[in-house]
Formats: sequence, structure tokens, C-alpha cells
Amino acid sequence: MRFVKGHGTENDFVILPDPEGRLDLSAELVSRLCDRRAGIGGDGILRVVPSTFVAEAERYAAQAEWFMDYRNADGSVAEMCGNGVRVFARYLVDAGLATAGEFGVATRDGVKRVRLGMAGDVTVDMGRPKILGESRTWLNGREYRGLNVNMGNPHLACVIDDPVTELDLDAQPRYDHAVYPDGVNIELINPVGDHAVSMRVYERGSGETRSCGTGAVATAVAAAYASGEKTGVWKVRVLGGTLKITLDSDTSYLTGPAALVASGEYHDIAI
Ligand SMILES: N[C@@H](CCC[C@H](N)C(=O)O)C(=O)O
Repeated sequence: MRFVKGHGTENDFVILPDPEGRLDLSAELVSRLCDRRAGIGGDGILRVVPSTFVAEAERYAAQAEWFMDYRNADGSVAEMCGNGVRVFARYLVDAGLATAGEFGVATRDGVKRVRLGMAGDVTVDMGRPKILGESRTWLNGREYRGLNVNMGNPHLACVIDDPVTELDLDAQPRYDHAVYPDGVNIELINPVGDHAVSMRVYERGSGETRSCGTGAVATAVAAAYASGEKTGVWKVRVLGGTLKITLDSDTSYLTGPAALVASGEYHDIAI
């Protein structure tokens, strides 16, 4: 199985080119690939498949030739991945499957427009964040309140007073299952300056990661909400770097680096 390894602010992915739509990705295979000791290692998988070959993406084929089939490291399926789309776009351009400039990528949350040059940052139009109220999480013996933000996938974005650097995110923080029946990505946020925040994230299906693009947009939404704003540009510092989020009145943009770092062949040895 051919693979390429890439990351966006150290949110890392195994990219699997599947031009003929032949790969059968079971949850077990995904978790073996993402295993950091016995596999290639990654927070998730990006299967690159023509939209016309996938029932759930066929309707997007006219606007987006390629479908990003995203899987979390535990094998679960997610609707969207913001850093993943940026890395996916970088891969398409690098592999000669798309031309630098602007184009659409099909995802389970619809078509995302990406903008990139031959090198440098990648910007994605992430759509309008949906604020669905407030909710709570419990970790390290504390309760934190936050905003329920849907970016195609579910988020709980909490601006907190405790320093995020001191949180223990080894285990899944508890959350309200009635609000999030399909699980949730949880962001813990400290303001660190004018329109600048520091964020750590516990991702559904992957555990703590060094960055999360959809989570960074949810973070900017929560930070803006906390300061009574609706639009503006926010810097979100994550463990793996910095992302720029632009909140417009009718959409949001995620900008940051995307790098391809290795390629090779995977030999699946199920033990
Ligand atoms: N890291 C991603 C989000 C990946 C999906 C998430 N874990 C979920 O299950 O919703 C990003 O950059 O947005």
C-alpha cells in the first residue's frame, strides 16, 4: 500500500492515494496504520479517492474532483478535519492531481474551497460555525463551561482561567453525552494577548493532538464570543505551531502550514 506522511501544525496524517477506489479501510487497518510503534503513526488517515467512486461524495463531483475520506486514529469516521483538508490539498498539488490556486475538496461536510500556492500556507473556507448553546466538561477534578460549536464535527470550546499548560489530557475529559451523543472534540483555551489564544485539544477518536483545525476555528468562535465580538482575525497557538482564523459574518477561514514529509510502502502485518 503506497502512503505519504504529512502534517499541519503537527496534526499528522497518513495519506493513502486510492485513485481507483479499491482500498477497503477497516477500522482495524486504520488503527494499525496510525499506531506510532507498530505502524506508520498518525492522528488520522486521509484516503484520496475520486468523488465519483464514493456514494456519499458523488453529488459533489462537479465541484470537487477528489474526496477526503477522513478516519480518526481509532478507526472511527469523522465528518471534517480542518488540518486534514489543508494537508490533502498540499498532497493533490504536489502529486500533480490539482493545480495550485483555488479548488474544491469534497468532505462528509460538503465541499471545502482551498487556496494555496506551490509552497507555503494553505487556506480553507471552513464555512459558518454553528453555535448550538453551552455545555460542560470535567477534567482534573474541575468543571469547565464552554460553547457547543459545530464545524461539521462537534466541538466544546472552553475559555478557562486555569493554565492550559498544566492540564493533564492523557485521558478523555468527561462531557455531557446527552448533548454530544456521537462524542466531541474538546478545546481548552487561555487568552494570551490581543486576538491571540493558546489552545490544547482532546480529539474524539485520536486523544490529545498537537493541533486541530476545526478545533482552532471553534476556539476563535469561543474567544470572540467571550469578548463580545462576532468577526475578526484570531491567532490560535497550539502545541504544534500557530493557526490564523478569520471570522467573517457568513463564513470562517483557517490558514496555516501543511507539509509532506515522507512517502513509502506499507506492508500490513496483522499480528
Ligand atoms: N484534527 C482534525 C479533526 C479530526 C476529526 C475529529 N477528531 C473528530 O472526530 O471530529 C482537524 O484538524 O479539524
